[in-house]
Amino acid sequence: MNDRPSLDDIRRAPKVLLHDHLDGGLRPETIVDLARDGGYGDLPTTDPGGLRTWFAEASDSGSLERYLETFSHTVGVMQSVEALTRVAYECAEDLAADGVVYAEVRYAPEQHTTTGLTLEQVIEAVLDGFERGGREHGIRIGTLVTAMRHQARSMEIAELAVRYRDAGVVGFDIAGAEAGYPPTRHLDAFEYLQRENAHFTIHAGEAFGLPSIWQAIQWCGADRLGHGVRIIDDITEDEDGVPELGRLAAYVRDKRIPLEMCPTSNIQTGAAKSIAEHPIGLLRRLSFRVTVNTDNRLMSGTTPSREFAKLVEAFDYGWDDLQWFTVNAMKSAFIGFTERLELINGVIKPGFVELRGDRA
Ligand SMILES: O=c1[nH]cnc2c1ncn2[C@H]1C[C@H](O)[C@@H](CO)O1
Ligand SMILES: [Zn+2]
Repeated sequence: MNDRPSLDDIRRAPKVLLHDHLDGGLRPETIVDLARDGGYGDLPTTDPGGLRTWFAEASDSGSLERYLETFSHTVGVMQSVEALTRVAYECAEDLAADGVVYAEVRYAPEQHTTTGLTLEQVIEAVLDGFERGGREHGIRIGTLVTAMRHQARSMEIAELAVRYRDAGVVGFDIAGAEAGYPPTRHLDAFEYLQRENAHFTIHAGEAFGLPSIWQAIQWCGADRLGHGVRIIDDITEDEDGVPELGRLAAYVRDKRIPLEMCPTSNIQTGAAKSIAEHPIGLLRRLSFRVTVNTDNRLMSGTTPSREFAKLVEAFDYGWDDLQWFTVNAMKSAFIGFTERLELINGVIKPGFVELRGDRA
């Protein structure tokens, strides 16, 4: 009875999101409002519909560097406590409306201080929005604080991740252009976090290949990989077409290191050619700890449900697959074991049972 889940069905399924950027998920209407209120005059258009199209098209360049340039406009309007709280609140509302029950949402506090906010004010404003949005719309959101890999503030941001760990910050990340900025550039921050028993993920294996993944895991001790798609470069086929894992790929699979895959984003930045050719198909067949994510809902014109729907179409996935991805994500979250288990057994599994019952 594994009939093909439709987009509507998928929206009703309980979902878990581990890789979503706060500054990549604004509503176009909100960008226009905030630009007007904050005196930001550089938007390419002030028509919300036109802005939605502009972001989708400008992000479709095939280059991560060009993709990242579009963030100047979202970051540009997120420079006050009110703006940050509103964006975080709406993020919670939008994810809950799409059926997400648990999300980890990330952003780089250091990018939101251009008009004088302190890093603490930025973090507290976002936590405030997530807390209220989460409470009112029935979704649990954990924050990941990101340091930009081309900057030199990772230690400072890592210290804040630890300071705010009991207030809703559940982990740390580095993001930004990957080529030329290896993870080991921030080794001191990662070593500090490990000593503090804190969690972190690293964007690796997106615009740069295996050396980046290897450093992220074996030098820096990443708990998860942001994207990690290029792990495919360490998998070959023998003469009978049977996949053979190199040592790094085998390590990632054996240690159950979660891969935060973001199919649509990968096509826009050139990390994958198409959904049908996306490495997620093979990695799922080989039972890597794969999870499905949005990266930037605005830039990619996507939602968690749409990412799943595209995979259903490309790989003929059924409910078993969608539940498997979802449980994988929940197991890989940075909140404590008991809470993860409660969400798996109390929310995710019953939610899928109910959906399948409705369709039987
Ligand atoms: O997919 C990505 N790779 C690397 N960096 C990214 C990606 N998506 C967003 N970012 C950057 C741009 C944002 O301003 C920053 C913090 O969310 O993270
Ligand atoms: Zn990302």
